Amino acid sequence: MTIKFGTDGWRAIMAEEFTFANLEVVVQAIAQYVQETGLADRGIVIGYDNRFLAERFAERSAEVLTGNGIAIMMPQKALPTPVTAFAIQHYGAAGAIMLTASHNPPEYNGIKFIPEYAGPATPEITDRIESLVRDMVAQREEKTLTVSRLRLKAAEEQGLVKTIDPKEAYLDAITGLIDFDAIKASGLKIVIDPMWSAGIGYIEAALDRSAMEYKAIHDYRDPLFGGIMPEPSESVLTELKDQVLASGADLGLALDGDGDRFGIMEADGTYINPNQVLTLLFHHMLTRQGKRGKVARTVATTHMLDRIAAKAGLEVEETPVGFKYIGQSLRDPDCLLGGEESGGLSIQGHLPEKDGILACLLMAEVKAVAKKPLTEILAEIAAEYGTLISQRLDLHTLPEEKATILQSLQQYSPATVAGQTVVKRLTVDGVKLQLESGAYALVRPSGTEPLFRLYVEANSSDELKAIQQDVKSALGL
Ligand SMILES: O=P(O)(O)OC[C@H]1O[C@H](O)[C@H](O)[C@@H](O)[C@@H]1O
Repeated sequence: MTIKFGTDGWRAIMAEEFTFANLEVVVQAIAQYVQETGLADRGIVIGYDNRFLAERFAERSAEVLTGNGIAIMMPQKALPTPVTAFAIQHYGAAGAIMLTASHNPPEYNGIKFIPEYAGPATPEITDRIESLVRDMVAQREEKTLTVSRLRLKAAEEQGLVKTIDPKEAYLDAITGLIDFDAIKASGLKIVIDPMWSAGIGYIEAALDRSAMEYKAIHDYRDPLFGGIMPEPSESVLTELKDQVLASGADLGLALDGDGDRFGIMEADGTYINPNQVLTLLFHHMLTRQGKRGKVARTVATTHMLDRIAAKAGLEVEETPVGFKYIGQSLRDPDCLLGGEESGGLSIQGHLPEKDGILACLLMAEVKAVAKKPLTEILAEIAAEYGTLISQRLDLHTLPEEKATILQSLQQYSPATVAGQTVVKRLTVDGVKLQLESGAYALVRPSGTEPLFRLYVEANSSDELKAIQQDVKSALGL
């Protein structure tokens, strides 16, 4: 059995590979890693989402950590990933274990480790944990592995268990980052769709604090996620759209399964994609909040951020895909905003971890302050900076084709694409070709799914289609 412990930790199907026995091995490896860091005395937070058996998996993780002499801090109900990360800072912990499979189908579960800086683990950290897991799996096969476990009752008696409830402190923290007065004054009618996730009750509680009215759907635990995936993308948010339209609401706000990603919908049912959300937010921070600072985006994220930054004389940091890189940029206090096309963002003064709750509330602020639809603000931005349309295609290939495509990709260095001269070829992550028109094409193998992603951003939909066509046929995708 191989347990791959990447950026988002380890995810697998419950009962098949995600078993109590395998979880114990992974947690034992994390316990050893935490001891190696010298921070073990600070204890570990255990967060979990709303999936099947979540509390039982959390309890088993607690038994292994305390069995290794590490104190644990555990809530009595599900915590969104950003709130688990916040709890690390709030309680001064050595890190956190988060039990979640994010937006994966209901039969999955997963575990990730968030280090003491409260953002995604860097590859160095996950590599070390993965190598410890490998050693322990081998030892288990040789029957030499000892997983230390302490029954929870005994751990409690030894003072190794602390029950935590970081919700109010988290809400206090984000209250300082969001203009709730403006949201309240706007009287916006909001529909919230936490998608049965660990994020249930957070946006609601933040709006309750401002005595605002809202309507929430899918706001109870359902380990089967209503038969859909807890993924806040346009094609999945059909019920939110119906509710926004039927109730005449001004805004729809959605979260993914562990509350770290967002889905935003305008009053007319238009889905505002993450690139547009980042554009709106960066523009708002500069023009309405009067802030200045650099912006960090992945290589696959909109260059509209570059155009806005260039005009304001600000720097852009371009990273490989993955919030683990954006999180590192956000640890620099000069970084105003960090985000990525796949729906993650955080801001200066907050955690270096993606936070869907914060993102949703910030979009309410943007709309409340501008007093106009987000689509209208986007049209104004386009009038000032030019139009940019982006689209990502997820291209499935046969396993036996992957190596050949990767090889062609390495050598892929055309002089022109769709009749445009290539002005720059970047290999930060996959191959990115920047064209003379300001458009770009990026092809990279996904790190989380068995497919290639083609990202194109162009000045018009015709240009976008022509670039997609050219790249796909050149690479046989
Ligand atoms: O495009 P991929 O390599 O599959 O990654 C897609 C996404 O996967 C995870 O959700 C990471 O947390 C994100 O940071 C990343 O953007």
